Amino acid sequence: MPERPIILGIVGDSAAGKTTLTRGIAQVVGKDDVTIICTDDYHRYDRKQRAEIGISALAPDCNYLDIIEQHLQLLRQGQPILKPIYNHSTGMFDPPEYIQPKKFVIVEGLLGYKTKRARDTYDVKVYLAPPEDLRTKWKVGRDTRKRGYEPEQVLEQLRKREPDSEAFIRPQRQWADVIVTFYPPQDDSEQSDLLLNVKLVLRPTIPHPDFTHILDDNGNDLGDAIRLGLDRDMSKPVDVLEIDGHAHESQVQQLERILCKEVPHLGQFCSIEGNTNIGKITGTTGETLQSYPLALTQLLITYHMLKAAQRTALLK
Ligand SMILES: Nc1ncnc2c1ncn2[C@@H]1O[C@H](COP(=O)(O)OP(=O)(O)OP(=O)(O)O)[C@@H](O)[C@H]1O
Ligand SMILES: O=C(CO)[C@H](O)[C@H](O)COP(=O)(O)O
Repeated sequence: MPERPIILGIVGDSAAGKTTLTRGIAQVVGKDDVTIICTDDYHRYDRKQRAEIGISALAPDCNYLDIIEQHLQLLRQGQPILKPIYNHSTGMFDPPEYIQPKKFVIVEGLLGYKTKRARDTYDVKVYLAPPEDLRTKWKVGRDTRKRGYEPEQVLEQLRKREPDSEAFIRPQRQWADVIVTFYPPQDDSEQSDLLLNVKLVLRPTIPHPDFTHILDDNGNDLGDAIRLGLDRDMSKPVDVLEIDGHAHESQVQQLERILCKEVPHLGQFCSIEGNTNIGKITGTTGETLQSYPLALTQLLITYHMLKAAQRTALLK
């Protein structure tokens, strides 16, 4: 393993699924090896002050982006930081905490790719882009369940924040190596919100696994639940891998084998090895199920973290 930590960025709008994905990846890699930083902790103002000033948490001026940059650089060098803590229950700041980075650092938040100095510190950059109606559903569900808001308050907040989402959050998509979009299937069944499909946009900014093995000799996909294609994203050429929620175990295992071929260490985390924790999702009524799209997304990102660790070790 390299001497310096590997830094993964996960950026997206509020309730885009950053914490869910971050925790899933930490579970795959092993919590003892992962430090998680949420950049909400770097808000410049508490909730009352933001309301008084009339600024949203999405505005760059509402966050200490310079301290985020400084802390990212320290973490990348393996140095400790004294991190502020924003408390989502009180809307105020708790005493700061001392953080010593572990082998992998996951930095998740709203504005992680806003400045070049910050962008340059990540080994892997992920952007989460669910359709806006799904994000609204997720935000209303999460903020009413866990953050003490009424549904109308959440909807009003989303409406007020939209100009900042457009100006500051969504443009950061352009800096990502991987763009993750979970989306409901067309069938509109009751299960459709849980059995989501995923679209993974793979930019050629980092070397991705060779997924062409899932194509047959004529270049067709094997089965209809997993699809690989070429496209353009923000006018740049990209590969696109789509995995449906109803993909079969054997198709998923085929993808897992592709990932493990290059990084055998990943094998222990795969569903082929009977890992039932990967891709676990808790539904709105508390039921749990295993989502193959989420599992493969977690594995692909872990693949990139392990590859980055290999490259960094070689450079030593
Ligand atoms: N892949 C997913 N599949 C199903 N539901 C999801 C998924 N990702 C997120 N959710 C739902 O959306 C809610 C919000 O997700 P999460 O807390 O991860 O977002 P976030 O981007 O970290 O938000 P914030 O920046 O506001 O803290 C979760 O509580 C969960 O109900
Ligand atoms: O978009 C958010 C990221 O989670 C929060 O809304 C932001 O952190 C502001 O917090 P609060 O809702 O407690 O005022």
